[in-house]
Amino acid sequence: PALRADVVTIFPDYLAPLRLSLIGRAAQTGILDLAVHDLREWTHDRHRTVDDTPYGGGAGMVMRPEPWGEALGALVPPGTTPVPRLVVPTPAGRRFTQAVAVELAAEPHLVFACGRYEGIDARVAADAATRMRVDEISIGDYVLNGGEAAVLVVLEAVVRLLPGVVGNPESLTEESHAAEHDGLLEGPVYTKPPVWRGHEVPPVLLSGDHGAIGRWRREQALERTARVRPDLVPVPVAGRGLDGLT
Ligand SMILES: Nc1cc(-c2ccc3ccn(Cc4ccc(CN5CCCCC5)cc4)c3c2)n[nH]1
Repeated sequence: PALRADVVTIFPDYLAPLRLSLIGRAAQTGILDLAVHDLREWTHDRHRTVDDTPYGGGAGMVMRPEPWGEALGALVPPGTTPVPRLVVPTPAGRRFTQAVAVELAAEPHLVFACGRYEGIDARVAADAATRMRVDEISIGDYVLNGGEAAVLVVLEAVVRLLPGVVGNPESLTEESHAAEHDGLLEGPVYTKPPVWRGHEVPPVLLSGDHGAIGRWRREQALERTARVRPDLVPVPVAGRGLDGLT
C-alpha cells in the first residue's frame, strides 16, 4: 500500500465514514491499508478504565498512560521499520494545512492517537518520541470533544493526495491552497444549464477563448481571496514584479 494508517480510539465506530467513498475505495483497492483499534483492547481491569483524575486538579478527566503505552507498543513494536509518524490531534497542535497534508501523504505509515476527555497524559507523547516522530496537530482554532473528527479530516485530506485515489489528478493542482495555484482560493464553478432561474453563466466561460478564460479565472481567484482571505493574497516581493500573478 502507498499508506498504512492505524487509528487508536475509544470510539471506533466514529471512524466508520473512512470505509465510504474515496477513502473506502482506496482501502478496498489496497492503496490505503487502514486499521481502526479500540484502545480498551489494551486495558485489563473489569471496567476497562481509560481515564483518571488530573494531577494538580482541574475539571474533567485525563487519559491514563498505560493503555496508550501498550497500544502503541503493540502497533509499533521496537525495531519496526519504517518508523511511523504518530499524529496526535490536539487543540494545542501545529496548524494542519495543505502543506502538512502533502507532508503526511509522503509518509509510509501513520499512527493516529485519538484523545478524549481533557487529553492524553503528556508522558505518552514524550515516551513515543523516543522511538518515532510525534506530530501534535490542530485542525483549527475551535475545541472538539476528542480527536476522532480531526482524524477524519486529516485522513481525507491526506488520502486524496495519494496516486490513484482521485480520478483526475489535474483537479488536485487547480484547487484552493494548492501550491501550484499560489495558495489562492479557487473562484466560482459552473455547469449546464447556461441560464438557470435567470442567472447566466459568465459569457467568457462559454467563449472557447482559453486565454481569456484562464485570465478570468485568475482574476476571480485573486478577487475572492482578497475578499475572503486577505491573509493569503501574495505580496509582490521586490524584484519579482508581478510574475506568476498576471
Ligand atoms: N483542532 C482541535 C483538536 C481538538 C481536540 C483533539 C483531541 C482531543 C482530545 C480531547 N479533546 C477535548 C479537549 C477539550 C478541551 C481542552 C482544553 N484544555 C484541557 C486541559 C486544560 C487546559 C484546556 C483540550 C482537549 C480534544 C480536542 N479540538 N480542536
